[in-house]
Amino acid sequence: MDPTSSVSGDPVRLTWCVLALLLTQLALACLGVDAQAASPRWVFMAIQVVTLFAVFRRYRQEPAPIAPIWLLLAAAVGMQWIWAATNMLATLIHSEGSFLTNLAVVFSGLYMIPCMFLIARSFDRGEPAAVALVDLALPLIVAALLCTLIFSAMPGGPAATPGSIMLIIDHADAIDFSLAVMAGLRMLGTRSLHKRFFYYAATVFLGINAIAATIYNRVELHGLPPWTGVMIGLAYVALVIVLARPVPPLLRSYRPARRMVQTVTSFAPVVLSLGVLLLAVSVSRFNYPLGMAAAGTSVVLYALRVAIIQSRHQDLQRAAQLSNQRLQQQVGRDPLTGIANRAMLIPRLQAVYAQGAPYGSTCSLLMIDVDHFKLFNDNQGHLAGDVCLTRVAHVLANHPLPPDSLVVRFGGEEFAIVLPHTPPEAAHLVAERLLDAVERLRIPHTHSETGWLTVSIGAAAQHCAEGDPTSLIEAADRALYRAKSAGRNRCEADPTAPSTPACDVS
Ligand SMILES: Nc1nc2c(ncn2[C@@H]2O[C@H](COP(=O)(O)OP(=O)(O)OP(=O)(O)O)[C@@H](O)[C@H]2O)c(=O)[nH]1
Repeated sequence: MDPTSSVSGDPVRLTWCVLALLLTQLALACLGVDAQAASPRWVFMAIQVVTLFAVFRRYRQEPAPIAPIWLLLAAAVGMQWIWAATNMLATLIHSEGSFLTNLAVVFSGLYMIPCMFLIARSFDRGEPAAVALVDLALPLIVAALLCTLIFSAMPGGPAATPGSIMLIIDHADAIDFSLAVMAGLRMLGTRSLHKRFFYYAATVFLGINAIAATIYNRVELHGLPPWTGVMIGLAYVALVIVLARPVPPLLRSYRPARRMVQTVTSFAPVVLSLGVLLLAVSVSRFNYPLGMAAAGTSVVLYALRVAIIQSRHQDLQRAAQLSNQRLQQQVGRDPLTGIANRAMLIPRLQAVYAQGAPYGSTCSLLMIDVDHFKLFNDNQGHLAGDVCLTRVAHVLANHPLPPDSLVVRFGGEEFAIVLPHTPPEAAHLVAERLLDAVERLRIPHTHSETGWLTVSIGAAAQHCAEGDPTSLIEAADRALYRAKSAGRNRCEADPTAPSTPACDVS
């Protein structure tokens, strides 16, 4: 579903439902019904169920890669519902201060696990699974530390003093506000509109929840007045309303810079590790070994996360370098024969001229053309023609040539060979051997005078100091034309070359 689309039907009905429940709570508060009595608690639990339903509904409508993060929000609401239900059970069976109440306290801390997880994770495809495990371990440590703190402050615990209870409430509030702020930052640092909408909903929920919890926790110390029942339902009502409404235009038009996205995504796990560290220091006041163990673990986990991501980065960098190299090789390669293509010819000639000029050296160029190749194709088919060109290319490329020579497929059935530091006489000898090598391939060709496939070669040479690649190619091309006209299967040299020996081998 497009989060920007207007909303009707179910979500609107859910909004009316949750508002009606909130009004019921308000009415109960006006009637002076204690917030800890069963009726306001039933209504609160009903609000939570409607909220769960609305979040699940969104989960089912979101596209596959985004949908699972809604489950984390559903898990947070679900944990809160279990907390409320456990409290309710304790009220119904009159066992306040017992195991059930303690269990409720545990659930009130556990809701932070999915919240922290959804804030710390980048949810990028391709992120290593080990990073997800580390990101899950940190919220688990936070929950364990918080529960330890809460149990320490319970009657009979090592920290059951009013000062310690306030300290624990301060910690819980700090965590709640950090979650809301981090959700807000994730919203500002997310490019995907679907994810941005998710973090917007999470910010509204966690923000109002943090404010309500701060007031609730402090008021609870003096007994809960009826209006607190209305207050703790507000975050849920707000979440249902957010889900029922289209995305605010500002959120839709906002698009964070890439740097902002990177900063927020890499900043979130740092905050989480720092949170664990601070909480561990607090716990160490009541339980030194546990606090120190948690602090050490958080540092190790963070280091592990950095190490995993760094090694992944190096892998990606290596892969990118390799594919870049491969791409560069492919750009200069002829796909049929695998030898260099025409684009490599002029740059190589320029390089040879630049290197050879100070030494007064000569560069030769051979232009090679397969004889009567059209007739070959017509007789034996285009595929056989491809195989033939590949074999000729192979022979040329594997023939012993002067160092730094380059064999290129010039186009069609035409090849060129750059022979650096090679005077025309030496180029002529090379050409002779190549004529012979191609004929020795013994590729049958009915229209050839010898009965085998042959090539014609035009040779040209230039002093590197006066070299001009284009004119060298043109000169070799003219020589090739003369070799063709003279009967094929021969080498003709450019007469304007520094030295022009006759080189007919036919
Ligand atoms: N199989 C195959 N044929 C090709 C390829 N590129 C060009 N050709 C063919 O090469 C032939 C070249 O024909 P022409 O330019 O007339 O030259 P030719 O028949 O060799 O005649 P001469 O050069 O005068 O000996 C054409 O039929 C092209 O279709 C290729 O990649 N594969």
